[in-house]
Amino acid sequence: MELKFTKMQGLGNDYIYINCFEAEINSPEALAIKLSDRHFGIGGDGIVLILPSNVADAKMRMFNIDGSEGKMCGNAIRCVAKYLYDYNIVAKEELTVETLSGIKTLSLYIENGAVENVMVDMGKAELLPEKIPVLLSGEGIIAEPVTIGTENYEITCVSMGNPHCVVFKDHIDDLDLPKLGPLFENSPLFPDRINTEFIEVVERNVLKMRVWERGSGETLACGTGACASAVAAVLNGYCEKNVDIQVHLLGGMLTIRYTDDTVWMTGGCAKVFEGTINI
Ligand SMILES: N[C@H](CCC[C@H](N)C(=O)O)C(=O)O
Repeated sequence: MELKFTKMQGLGNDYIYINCFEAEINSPEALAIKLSDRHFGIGGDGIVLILPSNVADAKMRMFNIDGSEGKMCGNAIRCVAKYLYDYNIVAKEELTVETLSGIKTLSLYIENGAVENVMVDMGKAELLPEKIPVLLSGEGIIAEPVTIGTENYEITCVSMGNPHCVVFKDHIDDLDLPKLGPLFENSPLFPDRINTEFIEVVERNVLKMRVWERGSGETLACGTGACASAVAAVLNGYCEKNVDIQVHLLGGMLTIRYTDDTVWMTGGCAKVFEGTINI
């Protein structure tokens, strides 16, 4: 079967997008593993299905490189908005996308008839341990000392619909993420596994971030991770609420604003190429 796809990226967090208004995908988990392979497939951090919705302008499902389904994806949802507008599926500059973490509202910034930047209402940050989930007790996990592998860390846990563990450290460029990442991802503390962000505080309201993603490994950027990290930085006193926080990732910069009502994320999105593949 010949399958049409569009390769898109948000800050280098690249996914293979499939228009399921047209195509039906029966086993997305296996397809994610096959298409994400950077040598034998198209190559990407996973796949994203764009589907019709009864409650929003469209529905999004995202699958990691290992085939596991993520409940929310910040970089991808901006690309989904771009896809819907640029391919004239939804001709609106404010649209809604249904995800496994609820319906998100997005505002599009259009240049020369195409979407360049998108602001997303990412919803409330969840801090209750049982809602992350993380097997620690308390009202919230903030700078909690734990042992991962053989090392001691202070972790702050936040859910943006998907689970995040944030660690503040200096010199994050020197971290051996291929070694550290899986220790966090597969720690018994996290029953659903975990996305882990390592954050260097550059100055007040300016963060530098690396991320080891559940199911995909180190990526160049993680939108939900940047939101979780900005929330964690406010909770730890490094950043302020209700102001723009700059999060610098390997693939570029996201602007995050943490308010009492929600977390706002603004960033870029781009189409790389489109094509067809026999599956
Ligand atoms: N890259 C995505 C997050 C993927 C999360 C996924 N790894 C999971 O939760 O399983 C982002 O931009 O938010």
